[in-house]
Amino acid sequence: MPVKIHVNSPNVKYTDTHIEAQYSYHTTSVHKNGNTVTVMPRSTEMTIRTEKHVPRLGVMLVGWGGNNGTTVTAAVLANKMKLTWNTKTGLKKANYFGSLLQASTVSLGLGPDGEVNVPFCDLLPMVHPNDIVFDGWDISSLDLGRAMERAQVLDWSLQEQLRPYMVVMKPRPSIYIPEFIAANQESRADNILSGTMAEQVECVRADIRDFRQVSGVDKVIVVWTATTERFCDVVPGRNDTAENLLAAIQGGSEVSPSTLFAVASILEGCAYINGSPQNTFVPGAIELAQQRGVFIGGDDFKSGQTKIKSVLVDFLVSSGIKPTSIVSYNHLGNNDGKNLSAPQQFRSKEITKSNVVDDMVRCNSVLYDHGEKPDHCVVIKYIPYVGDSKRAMDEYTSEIMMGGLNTIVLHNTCEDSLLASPIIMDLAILTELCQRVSFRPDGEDHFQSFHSVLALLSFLCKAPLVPPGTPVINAFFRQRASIENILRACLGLPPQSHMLLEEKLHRNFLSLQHTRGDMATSKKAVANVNHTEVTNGVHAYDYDDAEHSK
Ligand SMILES: NC(=O)c1ccc[n+]([C@@H]2O[C@H](COP(=O)([O-])OP(=O)(O)OC[C@H]3O[C@@H](n4cnc5c(N)ncnc54)[C@H](O)[C@@H]3O)[C@@H](O)[C@H]2O)c1
Ligand SMILES: O=P([O-])([O-])O[C@@H]1[C@@H](O)[C@H](O)[C@@H](O)[C@H](O)[C@@H]1O
Repeated sequence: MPVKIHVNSPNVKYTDTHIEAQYSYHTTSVHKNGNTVTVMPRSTEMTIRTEKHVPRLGVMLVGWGGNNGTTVTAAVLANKMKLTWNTKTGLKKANYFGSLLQASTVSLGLGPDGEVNVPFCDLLPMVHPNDIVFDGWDISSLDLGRAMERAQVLDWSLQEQLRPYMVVMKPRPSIYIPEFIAANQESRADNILSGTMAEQVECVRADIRDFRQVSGVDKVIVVWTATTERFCDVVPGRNDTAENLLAAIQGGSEVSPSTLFAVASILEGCAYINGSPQNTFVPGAIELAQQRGVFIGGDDFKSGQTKIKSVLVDFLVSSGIKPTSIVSYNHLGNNDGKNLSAPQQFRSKEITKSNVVDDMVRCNSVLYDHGEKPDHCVVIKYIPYVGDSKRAMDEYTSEIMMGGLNTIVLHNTCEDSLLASPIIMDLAILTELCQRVSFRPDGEDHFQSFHSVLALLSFLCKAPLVPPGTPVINAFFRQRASIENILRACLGLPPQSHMLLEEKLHRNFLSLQHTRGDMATSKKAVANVNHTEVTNGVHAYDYDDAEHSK
């Protein structure tokens, strides 16, 4: 049962169409002069507006017939139908474990009975995954029922229940350029578009319009979960600007399928997310997205070994322990692993799996000299027998005090596609939410949206795509806190600081007021703190019929 949250504050207004928050954005600007650092607190007053209407969302997957595509489609169907199935370890029921939005919670603050935590997805009106309508493309013609069987991810007894619904889902023919993926993928390619590059882009655009029209969805978001491509060269005059990229497509120059899909999506006004490691977003694609005001995001779903790395290295470095050697090995036997057995495709993945520690290392000049990094090695092997059940083995060696060494060894076995599927959902749902949020700093006449390069998606990607010239943050909890605090800001709530000062002083200046139930006094004592009224743990308000605060 979703929790209905109502923020009782003079700074938050609920209209029929929007949640409108007057927000004080506090940050600091820092200036270094030799060994002296000057820090200036800064505060920007702004209005943050969130459209309340949740649209019917269509998600078109490139690579729909793959392990991830079939699994995320199956998972949503299973949840929607509340399916259960028998296994040797007992009855299982559909869930969304692994989804930040559906299966993790955030703290709203302290109430009379202690801390109140709510599901992330209840913070703001957002699409429920059960309501997502899927479609997509694949170079393999297999229907989703047979593709799910080929993927060998889900229990057979569940597949049997889902098959009637999935065999009617048929991937649309796709753009196939063999040079970009491993030669071992050719045997799958029996469902490909013909014609010039420009004609194929037009076919993809027509597919998007057709899906929107036939399905009746209000919005379409396109997600690339197709095979990892090799990197492509950024060539001045070809893909360095939007104009040159569009001309290159007309002229049939080298443009990767993933970039062609990006261009088609952007031209149709659809957000485009790259779940693979290749450099889909060449400068021309980024410029085109900015020109058209369309969100793009990526790269490479952050699902397992790299996600753990972004936590473990953050823990080590933040604890003053110095990682000096990181070795990440994994083997798997699915088609992704088969494609990654080719050197150029592996290189794409090696890059995104290796850069994840850079920001954390760079932040600590006590442990690391300028430019110093831990040894870092990534190995991926293709072992067909294990299928989608990826085996990851990691060794982290770190220096501790007085010449000591600390070595952490991890072994992780999991179905890779069951880690990636909730990431795909979260990426689409968070992107759709961001399309409904706008900001107007005081003094500006017009509201503005997020930058077209949706850096907020960093938490879900190995190699976060960020607006040109802005920092890449990989540290897990910083990324997560960024999402949480921006969604809190949309509700006019201050960032979650975890200070709990009211719990750390001799006299608790807040809870005393709560105990006496004297909201008026507590308002005087803690002016401008927003109050969320909680009745028996369930909030008494609906977004729609909430009383309009003054
Ligand atoms: N845990 C994970 O599974 C995980 C994590 C991070 C990234 N990824 C990335 O996600 C992608 C998909 O992973 P997967 O396990 O589903 O792989 P997969 O090989 O099972 O699925 C990819 C699908 O894309 C199709 N395809 C290839 N080229 C295409 C094209 N040009 N147009 C349309 N379809 C095309 C293939 O036929 C295949 O069905 C890979 O790039 C992988 O590296 C996966
Ligand atoms: O997300 P993560 O576990 O670090 O990385 C994974 C790799 O270890 C795996 O070999 C590959 O097949 C997946 O696509 C994914 O990229």
